[in-house]
Amino acid sequence: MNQKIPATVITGFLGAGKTTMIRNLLTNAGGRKIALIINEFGDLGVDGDVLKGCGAENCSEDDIIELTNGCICCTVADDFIPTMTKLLEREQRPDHIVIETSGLALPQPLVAAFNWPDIRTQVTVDGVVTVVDSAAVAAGRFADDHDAVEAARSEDESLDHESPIEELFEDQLTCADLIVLNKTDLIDVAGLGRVRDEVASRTQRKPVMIEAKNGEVPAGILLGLGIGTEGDLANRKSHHELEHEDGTPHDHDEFDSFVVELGPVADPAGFVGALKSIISAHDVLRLKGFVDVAGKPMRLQLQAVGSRIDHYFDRPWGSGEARTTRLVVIGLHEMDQGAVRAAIEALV
Ligand SMILES: Nc1nc2c(ncn2[C@@H]2O[C@H](COP(=O)(O)OP(=O)(O)OP(=O)(O)O)[C@@H](O)[C@H]2O)c(=O)[nH]1
Repeated sequence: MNQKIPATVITGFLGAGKTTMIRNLLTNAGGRKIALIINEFGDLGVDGDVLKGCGAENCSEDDIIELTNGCICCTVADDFIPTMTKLLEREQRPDHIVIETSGLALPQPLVAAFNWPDIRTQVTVDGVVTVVDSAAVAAGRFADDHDAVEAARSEDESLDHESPIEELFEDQLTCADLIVLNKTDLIDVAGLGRVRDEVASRTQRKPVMIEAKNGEVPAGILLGLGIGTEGDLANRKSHHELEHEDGTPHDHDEFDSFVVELGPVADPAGFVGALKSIISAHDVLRLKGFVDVAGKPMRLQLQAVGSRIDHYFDRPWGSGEARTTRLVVIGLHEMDQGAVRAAIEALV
């Protein structure tokens, strides 16, 4: 019988550094042929674009498959399984499969899919790697005010959840075989110690934790964990699975995303500064995309995680490519979409 192909699931909250880590992995994968399955929340395909642009020989554009019909955990049957089946039918099978979940995905249903009959005989989960934004943990982003949550629940009995961000953060940690504490460049040693403690306190399991900056983790550490995670799901139940043992499907109603499309931006520094204020004022969780800077041959890539914004010219606009500014905005459901959109549109 053929050996099973190992598949690594990379999860972690919005903006933790999953795509950055995978990009780094592709450049140091030591000749392994890697197939990538990428899933994003928000229909703009930024991650796929970033990864296809890295030109790694061991992972061509054909080997990068984007799943864009919502979070991978909700589309397992309709999207993930057929994609996997097609991938396994290819003449040239990959040595390793890497799956990047959306920042809002629960890894558990995805890992469970590896127990489906057609998949189980051919692929196994090498390990689940959860990437953590250490700076965001240090800033208390995942530690919600429990009193406030309790007060909201007592006013509205239909609220059966803790804070959705906190819950998801814990679910992603609970499923981990390896936790990467990323963005260590943004905090000091004492802060990192507190982040370790905080992360450890959020899961009953004791997965290995390593530290990284810019997702720089050697391929030899990320790949080849050899866990077979699909056989150990009983120890990794999500909040939703624990609360709804009858199998009620979960959803992502607590989060929303939309795309803003704009004309050329004349003053990129001013644009970024103003975006920062909008993000803070409306508690936008994640904003990313590409900007058409007037008069520049290069495309500006923009990545905001909370109000931290990175931006750089990543590549020239293609000759047949329409120059446009497109940004995907992700926030909690209660974010005032109309106000955020209007504020961004008013910037050009
Ligand atoms: N300072 C710093 N920035 C980082 C580090 N790792 C990633 N980033 C930046 O954080 C931003 C988000 O990184 P991504 O790799 O796109 O994060 P992601 O987890 O793939 O994000 P989603 O797909 O939206 O969930 C980018 O601007 C990265 O350059 C790090 O270690 N330090």
